[in-house]
Amino acid sequence: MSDVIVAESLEKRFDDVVAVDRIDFAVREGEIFGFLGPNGAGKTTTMKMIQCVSPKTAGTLRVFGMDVSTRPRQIKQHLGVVPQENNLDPDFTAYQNLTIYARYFGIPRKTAEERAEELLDFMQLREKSDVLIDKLSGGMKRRLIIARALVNDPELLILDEPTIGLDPQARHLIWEKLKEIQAQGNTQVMTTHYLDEAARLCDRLVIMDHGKILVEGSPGSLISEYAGTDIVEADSTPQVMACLDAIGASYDAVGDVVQVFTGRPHDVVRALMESCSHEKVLARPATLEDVFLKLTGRTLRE
Ligand SMILES: Nc1ncnc2c1ncn2[C@@H]1O[C@H](COP(=O)(O)OP(=O)(O)OP(=O)(O)O)[C@@H](O)[C@H]1O
Repeated sequence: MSDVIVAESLEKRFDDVVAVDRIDFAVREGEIFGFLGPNGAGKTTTMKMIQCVSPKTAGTLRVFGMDVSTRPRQIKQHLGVVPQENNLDPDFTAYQNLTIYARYFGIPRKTAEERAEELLDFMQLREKSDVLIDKLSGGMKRRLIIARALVNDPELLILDEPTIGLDPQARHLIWEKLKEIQAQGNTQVMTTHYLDEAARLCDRLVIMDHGKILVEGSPGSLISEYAGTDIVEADSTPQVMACLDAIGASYDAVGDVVQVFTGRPHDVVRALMESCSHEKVLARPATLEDVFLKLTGRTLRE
């Protein structure tokens, strides 16, 4: 499988602010690759450099083997972009938003009309074809923006927070569609704050913080490497800590709670229940949030 994007020591500075700090990553053909991290981590800035709309200040960045600095026009022909904000044209219908966008790519009118109809069907927006943008729900607008990004039949789709602010049902429908698009051979790069979205969609991801990449891998491998398979949480009382010390379980204190990262949650829970039965004890699967917490000592939304 070849690499669609390769970044080496990629940097973006805004005067004194180093938004992206010499990062390396490679996105493989056909995968969904995620950038996960808190606000200000540098995710959107990285996406903008890939889209050739924000010049890098150092390092190299190649998309489809082409340098973003010298061949932006050729690269853009292969991209579909789903921006974080809703930038549909409110003066036009759903259908017109697609056909007018197709003009930017020089797609002939008849082909554009056929493509618009196909995409409205695919995104389950057929009955909204003649509706103005203001009359669409948040989920419909996001689906239309994804449809618009597919107008030029791109090999690479770039999605900045594709489901931000949507309810669970609307998010699930978009996840389903993105998986279908991937199954058609498309590569996708996305940023997200949502851990469940990253875990569900991404084949591989990087976790970013302060412009740097902290770790890279599949969601499952990152969780098992950095957070174990399960986590047992209990109140951080002297009895709980004495019990954990007695069974040789290592733990981290997070606020009023201790966390034990373990592959044997039942054994830890049993020991805690036997010696401190009055304490609150909870066992749960480890998540990407735990990986971030383990790496930085902070939660993603602090
Ligand atoms: N045009 C700009 N001028 C100056 N600083 C900027 C500009 N764009 C981004 N930054 C700074 O670069 C850093 C990274 O911002 P970026 O938007 O890439 O983060 P992010 O991870 O995408 O965050 P969010 O999840 O909020 O979109 C931040 O410190 C931000 O303030």
